[in-house]
Amino acid sequence: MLRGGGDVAMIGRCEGAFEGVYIQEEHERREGVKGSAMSLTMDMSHEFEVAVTAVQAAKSVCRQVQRDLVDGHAMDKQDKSPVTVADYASQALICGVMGESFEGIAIVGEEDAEDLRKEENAGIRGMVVEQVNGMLEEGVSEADVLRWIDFGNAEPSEHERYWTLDPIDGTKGFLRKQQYAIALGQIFKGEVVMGILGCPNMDILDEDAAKPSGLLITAIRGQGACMVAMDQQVGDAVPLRVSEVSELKDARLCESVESGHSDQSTSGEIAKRLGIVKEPYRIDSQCKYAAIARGDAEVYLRLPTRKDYEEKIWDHAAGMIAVEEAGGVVTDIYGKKLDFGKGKTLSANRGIVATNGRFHNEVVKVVGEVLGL
Ligand SMILES: Nc1ncnc2c1ncn2[C@@H]1O[C@H](COP(=O)(O)O)[C@@H](O)[C@H]1OP(=O)(O)O
Ligand SMILES: [Mg+2]
Ligand SMILES: [Mg+2]
Ligand SMILES: [Mg+2]
Repeated sequence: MLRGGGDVAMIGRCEGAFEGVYIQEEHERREGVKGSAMSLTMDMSHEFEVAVTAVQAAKSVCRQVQRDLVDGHAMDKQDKSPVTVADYASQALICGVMGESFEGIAIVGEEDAEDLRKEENAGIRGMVVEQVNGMLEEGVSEADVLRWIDFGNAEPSEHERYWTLDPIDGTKGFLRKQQYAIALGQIFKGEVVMGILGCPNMDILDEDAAKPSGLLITAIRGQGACMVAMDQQVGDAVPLRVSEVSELKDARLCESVESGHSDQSTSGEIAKRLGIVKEPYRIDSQCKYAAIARGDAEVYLRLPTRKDYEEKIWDHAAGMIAVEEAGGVVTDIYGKKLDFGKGKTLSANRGIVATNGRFHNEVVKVVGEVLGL
């Protein structure tokens, strides 16, 4: 159904790295059960490939909207956070492609079409429909596009297995014409088992490239992670590994650009106590997890700025599995594993600490001391 789609799917797989895309229950994985008719192991190869294709299509729309960005492309949601034509179009495309391709599939996405249906938002609505249609072989109606967006409103408690989608993570970065991510993670029985993380403005080779290749990360639980340029012309997929830096004096800290999303003055104090001397790497969205997963930085801190904020599953699923499968460790600020079995938010956790795994406990300890936990 996607224009020119189909042949891009395989780029999400490192040659020889995955034996096929299988998901299984945690105990089966630990016991080394291989896919067989007797086990609960499920072959996800086709779903995975379609998901990669859908993320690639969403990337094309996001790139175009970000390049031509004007005031009329964005509005504020009821919680005052921004949303753009591209957030909606990206969710519509990914949910539309996945929903039309697989029966019984469920998606828990960030956006819904309620505001978009309002009379005062007819302008943005029209642009969303136009962007979505630009990617499709056959045109779809406004009603279809709105229905696709709302297809991403599944309830986690009603599904054993579902995808969680952030159609644009880091909308504030997107609006600054900086970094953002398209994040799609799969949750099975409360565990993240698969992740697809597109970072259209990162470059696979050169951090400051004028025309970045984009970075696409895929991760399968127990089978590793790999990365490839989102522009398919640039090289093959390669395995993803965290950095080998083993002393904090050589480490780089990664955190939000937005001080409202993570407490930067406290992270500065923590970095000092840990002996981290490099300037912090500030980057929007789950691109921070990408930075840890591919070794651009070693410590990602997300320190709560408000007592009542609960992290959303779509802000972490794909990024977390990328880091873990690249050899790193992800916990909350207490050193607790992230619990994706609690619905739309990580209500059993607070904040995030992600590292390359070499000094995770030490970082958690100092975070606790400085925050007085
Ligand atoms: N007070 C907050 N603390 C932590 N994260 C937040 C807060 N407010 C918004 N966010 C979320 O942070 C994400 C991007 O963070 P960053 O780029 O800084 O890492 C967004 O998905 C945004 O959610 P939302 O999309 O609901 O606005
Ligand atoms: Mg987000
Ligand atoms: Mg978002
Ligand atoms: Mg948002």
